[in-house]
Amino acid sequence: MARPILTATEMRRLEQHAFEAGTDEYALMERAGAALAEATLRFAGARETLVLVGKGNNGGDGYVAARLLVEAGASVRIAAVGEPTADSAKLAAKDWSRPVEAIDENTAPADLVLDCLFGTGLTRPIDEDIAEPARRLFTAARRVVACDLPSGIESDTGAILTDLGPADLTVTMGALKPAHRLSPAMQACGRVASAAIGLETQSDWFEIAEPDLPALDAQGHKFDRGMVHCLSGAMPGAIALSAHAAARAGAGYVRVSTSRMIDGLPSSVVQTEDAGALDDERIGCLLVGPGMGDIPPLLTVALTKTHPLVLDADALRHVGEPDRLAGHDAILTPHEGEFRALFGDLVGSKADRALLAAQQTQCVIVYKGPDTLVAAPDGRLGFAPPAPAALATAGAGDVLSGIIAAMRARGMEPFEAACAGVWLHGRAAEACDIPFIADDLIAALPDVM
Ligand SMILES: NC(=O)C1=CN([C@@H]2O[C@H](COP(=O)(O)OP(=O)(O)OC[C@H]3O[C@@H](n4cnc5c(N)ncnc54)[C@H](OP(=O)(O)O)[C@@H]3O)[C@@H](O)[C@H]2O)[C@@H](O)CC1
Ligand SMILES: Nc1ncnc2c1ncn2[C@@H]1O[C@H](COP(=O)(O)OP(=O)(O)O)[C@@H](O)[C@H]1O
Ligand SMILES: [K+]
Repeated sequence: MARPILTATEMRRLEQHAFEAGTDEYALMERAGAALAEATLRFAGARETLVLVGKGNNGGDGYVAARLLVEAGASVRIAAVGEPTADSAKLAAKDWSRPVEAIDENTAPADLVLDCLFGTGLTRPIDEDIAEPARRLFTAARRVVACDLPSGIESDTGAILTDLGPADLTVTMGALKPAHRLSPAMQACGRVASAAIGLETQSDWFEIAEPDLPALDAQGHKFDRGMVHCLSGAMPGAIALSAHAAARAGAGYVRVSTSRMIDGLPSSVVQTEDAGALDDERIGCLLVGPGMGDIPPLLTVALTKTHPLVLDADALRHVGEPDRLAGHDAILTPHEGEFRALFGDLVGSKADRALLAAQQTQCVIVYKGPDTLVAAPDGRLGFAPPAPAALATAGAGDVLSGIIAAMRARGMEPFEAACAGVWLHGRAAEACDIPFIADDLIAALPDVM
């Protein structure tokens, strides 16, 4: 099941709906605090704990969790930014009968810090009179567990407004937030555990989950299983990686247009000099860009065809105006540099920019990076689950575009094909020993499909 991802505004709207439908405000916080305590106990056991609480509902969750951790046998202290201001948090604080310390240079460290300073309500950097002691307490702790988000992180953008240090575990309330899956915040979250707190979460934004791949037709032939056609350019090694990956990702027939034999390709990948091959109606996906180099006519030729397209790498740098893609059934797979070359400096978070680019081109955009996003023109947005940083290796992108081309040729619709490709690529990386090279990803594909 794909986990939904909600903005801070959507979370508040959802919470409001629940209240209007009769959910008691404090009951919701009780559920959040209980989920936080339970996840903390499972992660770190009942140990010496310092709960840092802010004035809002994130702090409220902390008061509830602190009480339940005491009941579970942990030795717990609370240090607070100040008196709670949110209504439910005031009730939660009332239920805490022990002393509350201040957060300052005298606050004693503890084995486990429960970070309940700020969650989705953070709107600006944290003042240094709180940030400085909090940083010291994070560093001194053996484990840091964050409530909803590590404090200092902007929920919608994944920006780190104030760096307090990373959490080992983040317990997210109700739904994932964009920051759990956007850099640089995602790297500060540690493990992310979802706590269901009884809110009905649905969204067009979600974490990409294991795909349902098209079933094999027992009576089918190779062309039923998808034909990928690749255009070779100045550096054939790159398209060789894509073509090989497409074949391993289950395309029934993979062909490369090339004017000279490419070494190292499996013999099963057909190499052809025949320009007419591009008009083959059986082509399920045409892939151009990896290793294309400075040969713009390759893109021009691709854009004269009506086949579904995957445009990657150099092809993206030669598009020029995004309007040129209008009317094409295309998946674009830019990394940050290619994205900026094609779309300029769009404003907003990476999520906003990905969706703007998809709307502008009416194409599916795979906006790569440590936090890969898949955006559809209709507003769907898939966030990749974390993948090994070792993926930042030459040719890994070529492998990805090949896998996506195979999924498209196998009949998946563009957004689903792109999400499936991103998921398989990440899992293939996880299946490899580190350090790996792009070729190893291809070899690992059968293990994850
Ligand atoms: N919504 C839901 O469905 C559920 C939410 N739940 C929990 O509530 C959390 C959100 O709570 P929240 O809205 O009260 O905000 P929170 O993060 O505690 O911040 C508190 C206040 O701090 C202020 N402030 C902001 N930045 C600041 C700064 N740098 N330095 C100083 N002050 C700053 C700002 O007020 P301001 O000063 O801007 O008026 C803000 O309102 C959420 O993360 C989750 O844990 C769950 O319990 C149940 C389901
Ligand atoms: N730090 C990182 N953590 C996880 N994945 C990464 C990281 N950096 C890059 N990637 C992934 O590795 C691949 C690199 O693709 P790309 O930049 O096109 O490289 P190349 O052109 O060498 O093939 C993309 O799928 C990207 O999402
Ligand atoms: K927090």
